[in-house]
Amino acid sequence: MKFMVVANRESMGTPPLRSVSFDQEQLRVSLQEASSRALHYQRNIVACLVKPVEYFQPINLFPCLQQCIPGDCFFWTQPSTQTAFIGCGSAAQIETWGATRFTETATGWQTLVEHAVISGAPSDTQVRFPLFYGGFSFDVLQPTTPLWEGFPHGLLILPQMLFLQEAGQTMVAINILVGPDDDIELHLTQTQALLERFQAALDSHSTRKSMINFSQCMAIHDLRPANEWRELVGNIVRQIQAGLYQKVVLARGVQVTLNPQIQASLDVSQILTRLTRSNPGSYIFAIQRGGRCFTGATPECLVRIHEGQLSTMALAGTAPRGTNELEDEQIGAELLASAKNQGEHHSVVAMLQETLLQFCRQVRSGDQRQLIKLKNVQHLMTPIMGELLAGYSILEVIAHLHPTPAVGGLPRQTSLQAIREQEALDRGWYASPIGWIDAGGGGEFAVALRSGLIGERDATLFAGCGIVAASDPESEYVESCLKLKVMLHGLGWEN
Ligand SMILES: C=C(O[C@H]1C=CC=C(C(=O)O)[C@@H]1O)C(=O)O
Repeated sequence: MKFMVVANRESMGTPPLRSVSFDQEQLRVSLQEASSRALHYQRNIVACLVKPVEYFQPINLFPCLQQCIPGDCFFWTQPSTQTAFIGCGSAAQIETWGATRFTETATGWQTLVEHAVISGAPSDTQVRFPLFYGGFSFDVLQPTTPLWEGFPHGLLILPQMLFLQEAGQTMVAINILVGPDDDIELHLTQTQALLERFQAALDSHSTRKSMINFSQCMAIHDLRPANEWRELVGNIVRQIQAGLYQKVVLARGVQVTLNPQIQASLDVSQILTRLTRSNPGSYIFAIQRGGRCFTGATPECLVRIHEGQLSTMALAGTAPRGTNELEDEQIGAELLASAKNQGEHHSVVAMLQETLLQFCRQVRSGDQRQLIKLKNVQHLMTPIMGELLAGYSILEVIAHLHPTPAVGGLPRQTSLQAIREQEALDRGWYASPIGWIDAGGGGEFAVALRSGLIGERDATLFAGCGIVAASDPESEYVESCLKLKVMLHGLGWEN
């Protein structure tokens, strides 16, 4: 996959974002137009006002939005491409449950973008407003537990305020949902109040908060004892050898709790800062739903659609990083040559290629012998791309791709059944699509790996491994520990 390199604007001396204001008259005109469309169609209409803004550091902006609308924020960056979407509040949200979640989400999204009143968007911008963000759960047939309260099977949010960095442009969008009988002056006052709250947050924000090292004050325990998890891997290996399935991705969870004598609580902004520093090639994401925030640093793109071009990646097959360059290269070469890992990887490549044929012209794969090198692990990676056929949005593609054999297994249904019956873990949104979609149906969703659900004083972290006939339970356990390190480090654990 090709990444665009954009010069770092801060290092070029561009002044950072200090204030955001919208022209009241322009806002009133947009609201009036939305109101007359709402009357005409007898339904709610989105008014979206866009404005270019000064360069901002995503990580500095997020705490301001958290302060502005607590409990309802989103953060998404891919530092290597200088892409960022940071938003707060919900002008509208599409919450779905059950097997029809993707189609219902697509219908809700389509209805909201239809007849929307857009003003102020730069003519050369590559995204189409309004923009939504959200995610989906791993498995609609898995019973949900209180842990994932606030995270439905499908959720797409039209934020009240969204800052974005894309293709070298920095913008802010304000979204307002206008009903047929709404009072325009009330919308104006509320929008003004939101902007004032944001300005106050921006003025009081300090970038000099010191990072807390939590290593000595965190208790970490396995949700399922390590021995039991290794036994489970052994059982699955035997079931695979007996021909029940080809591959099953098994996950484990750990609970991290701050010791009672510690006064401080977990701070998502600090977690995101650490994740961004340590995982510049990954997608760093957070979605705050009330008191809990689902956060992570995932290397895996599920799908990106940009100007009709679709790209995805097969990511499966893992080895540790070496302690020096030579050892690292040797481990990488062994990974590339490993029949076990190649088998695990090829099942993902084949499934992605086959699925994309339904949506794309000219499905092509890049070099199959690529390694992605991350902080603690290296993976086999194959980029896959195609030209999206007309009439499809990213939501239809996700509906068919998720779960890929990199997070579910093969065959899909029997491996999912094995996970449901044997894993004994509420995966919630772990290993599921998370990302954004624009009004044209383009956007980007990642697979929410290397992630965890962060509360005020505790966190539940997740990691999984692809199990095949040749898997060794101890090696898989060690691999899962390396994957968990991403979030443990994000939490401030420095061991
Ligand atoms: C399921 C996870 O990783 C997947 C992605 C890359 C490599 C994987 C592996 O080698 O097992 C997994 O398929 C996880 O990180 O929780």
